Amino acid sequence: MAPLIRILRFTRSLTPYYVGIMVAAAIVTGAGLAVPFITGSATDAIVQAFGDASGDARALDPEAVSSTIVTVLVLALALLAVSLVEAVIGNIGGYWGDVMSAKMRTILSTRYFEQLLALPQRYYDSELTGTIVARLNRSISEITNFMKSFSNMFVTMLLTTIAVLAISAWYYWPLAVLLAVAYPVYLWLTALTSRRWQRLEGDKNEHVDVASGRFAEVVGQMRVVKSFVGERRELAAFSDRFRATESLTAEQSRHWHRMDAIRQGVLHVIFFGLYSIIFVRTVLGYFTLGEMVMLVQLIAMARQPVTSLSWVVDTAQRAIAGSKSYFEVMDLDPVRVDGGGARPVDPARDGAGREGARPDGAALSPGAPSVSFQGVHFGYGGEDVLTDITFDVAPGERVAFVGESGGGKTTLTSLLMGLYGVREGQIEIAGSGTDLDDLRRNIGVVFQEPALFSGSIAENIAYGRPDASRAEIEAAAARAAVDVFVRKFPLGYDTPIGERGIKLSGGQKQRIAVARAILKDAPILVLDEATSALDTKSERLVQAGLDDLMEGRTSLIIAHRLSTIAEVDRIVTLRDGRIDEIGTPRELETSGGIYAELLALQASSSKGDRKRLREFDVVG
Ligand SMILES: Nc1ncnc2c1ncn2[C@@H]1O[C@H](COP(=O)(O)OP(=O)(O)OP(=O)(O)O)[C@@H](O)[C@H]1O
Repeated sequence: MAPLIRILRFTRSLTPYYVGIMVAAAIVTGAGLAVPFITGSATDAIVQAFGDASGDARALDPEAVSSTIVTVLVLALALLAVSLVEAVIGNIGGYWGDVMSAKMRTILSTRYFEQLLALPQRYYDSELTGTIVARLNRSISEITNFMKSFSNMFVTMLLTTIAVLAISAWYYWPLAVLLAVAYPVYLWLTALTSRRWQRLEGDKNEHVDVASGRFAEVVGQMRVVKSFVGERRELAAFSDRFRATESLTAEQSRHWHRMDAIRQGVLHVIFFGLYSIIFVRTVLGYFTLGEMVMLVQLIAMARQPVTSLSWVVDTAQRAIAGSKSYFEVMDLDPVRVDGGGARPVDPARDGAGREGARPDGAALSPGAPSVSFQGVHFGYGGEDVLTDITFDVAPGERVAFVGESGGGKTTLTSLLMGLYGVREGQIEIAGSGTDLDDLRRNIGVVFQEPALFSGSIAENIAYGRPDASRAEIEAAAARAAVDVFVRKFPLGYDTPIGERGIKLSGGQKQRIAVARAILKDAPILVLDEATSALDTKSERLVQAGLDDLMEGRTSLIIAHRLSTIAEVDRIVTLRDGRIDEIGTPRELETSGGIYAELLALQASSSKGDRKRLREFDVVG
C-alpha cells in the first residue's frame, strides 16, 4: 500500500484530475443506480394497470391505459436521460483520464531523468543503459495504468457498494448482511493472491531488465557482435531470459486463476443466497414484482464493485511491483552512491575556513596553483587506484601525466572533474564556482573515447556551448582540422553522424571532440589521449590547434606521443598508483625514472623494448 500512497504524493499536482475523474465516475454511478428504480417503477405501473383489470388488457379503462402509457413513456425518457448523462459524463471522465495519464508520464519520466542526471558517475559504472530504460518504461506504464483505473473505479466501487448495501438493507436487512460478508471475503481472498503474485512479477521483471540491458548494448555495438560472430550467442541468451519469464508467467497465472476460481465460487454461493431470498420473498408477497425487478438489478450491480476490485487489485499489484525499481532509483542519495568522498573545491570560494585551505582569494593571486591535488587517495571499490597524490599545476602551465596503462591517469582527470569523490585528501581548482557545475564549466575536456551524440556535427561541436554561433562553431572546427573532412560531406556541418558518431572514423570523431573542447574555451584543459586515433598528418594539424589552445591555459595532458610529452612544462610520472617523479622534461630525462626509461626504450629497436613502450601507451 505504501508505494501507492507514495505515487499519489509524488503526483500531487494531478489532484484536480483525480478529483475530476472521481466526480465524473460518481455522476455515472449515480445515473447507473437510477436504472433499477426506473425499471422497477415501470414494472409496478404496468402490473398495477393489469392488476386493476384482473389481467385482461381489453377490460382496461382507456383512461387508465393512456395514463399508464404516459407513465412508462416518462420512465423510458428518464432511462434515456440517464443513459445520455452516462455517455457524456463518462466520456468527459475518459478525456480527463487520458490527459492525466499523459501528465503523469511526463512527471514520472522527467523526475526519473532528473534523478539520473543527478546521480554520480559511480552509479553508471555498474548499470546497463537498456536496463535503466526498461525499468523506466515498465514502471511508468504500470503506475499510469493503475492511477487511471483506480481514479475511475474507486468512486464507482465505493458508491455502488454503499448504495447497494443501504437500499438492500432498506428492503430486507439479511440481503445487506450477505452482501456485507461478500465484499471482505472477496478482498481477503484477493490479498492472499497478492504476495506470491508480486514476488513472481519481480522475478519476471528482473529477467526482462537483464535482457533489455544486453539488448541495448548489443544494438549499440553491432559491429563487434557481427565481427566476432556473436549473433547466435546473443540471441540465445536473450531468448533464454524471455523463456524464463514464460514459465514464471505460467506459474503466476496458474496461481492467480486458481485463486480467482475460489474467489468467484464463494461469491456465486453468496449471490445464490441473495437471489433465493429475493425470489422467495416475492412469492410470499413481501416484495412487489417491481421491487423484485429493482432488487435483482441492484444485486447484479453489486457484482460490479467486486469485479472492479479484482481489476484494481491486479493493476495495483503491477504498479507496486513496477514502481519498486522506480522508487529504488528515486531513493538513491547521490552522496551515498559515491561513498560521500570529497570533491574538488575552489580554495578561494569554497574552502574559506576549512582546515588546510588557502586564505580567501589566495588561489587567484599570481603564483598560486590553478589546480592542486593534496594527499589524494582514491579507489573505485577495493584497493586504492591512486595513493597519496600531491601536485600543483600553476596557471597556464602544461603538465603531462605518464604511467603504465591502467595506472590511474584517466582516473586522475575524472577526480579533477568531480566525477567521483576522493577517499582522502583534497583537490582544489581555482576560479571555479561553489558547485560542480561551475567547476566543470571551467574545464574543457577531450576524452580518451570521443563520446559523441547522434545529431549533426555542428550540434556535437556546440554541445558545451549550445548558444554558439555558426561562425564560432566553424572557427573551432577549423582549429581542430574538422573542416578538412567536413568539406567532403554534402550536408557539411549539418551531416548527421549516427548514434555515438558511428558514421565517422575514429580520427574524425576525435577531431570533433577536440573542436568541442576548443569551442568551450575553458581556462583549464584536460586532454586524455586527445589525438591517439589520428594519423601522423592529421595529428600534426590537430596538435597545432591544441598547442594554440593551450597557450595561456592550465593544461593537464595524457599523451601517447613522446614528442608531445617532451614539449610540456612539467611531467608527473605515476608508478603503482603513486607519484614517482615530478619535474621538467629536461630534469626527468636524466633522473633514471619512468620518463628516462621511456626515452631509452624509444631509442632502442629491440622487440622487448617496443613492447614495454606500449605498456605505457606511448609511441616514439
Ligand atoms: N569505472 C571504473 N570502475 C572500476 N574500476 C575502474 C574504473 N575505471 C577504471 N578502473 C580501474 O582503475 C585503474 C586505472 O584506470 P585508468 O583508466 O585511470 O588508467 P589509465 O592510466 O588512464 O590507463 P590507460 O593509459 O590505459 O588509459 C584500472 O585498473 C582500471 O581497471
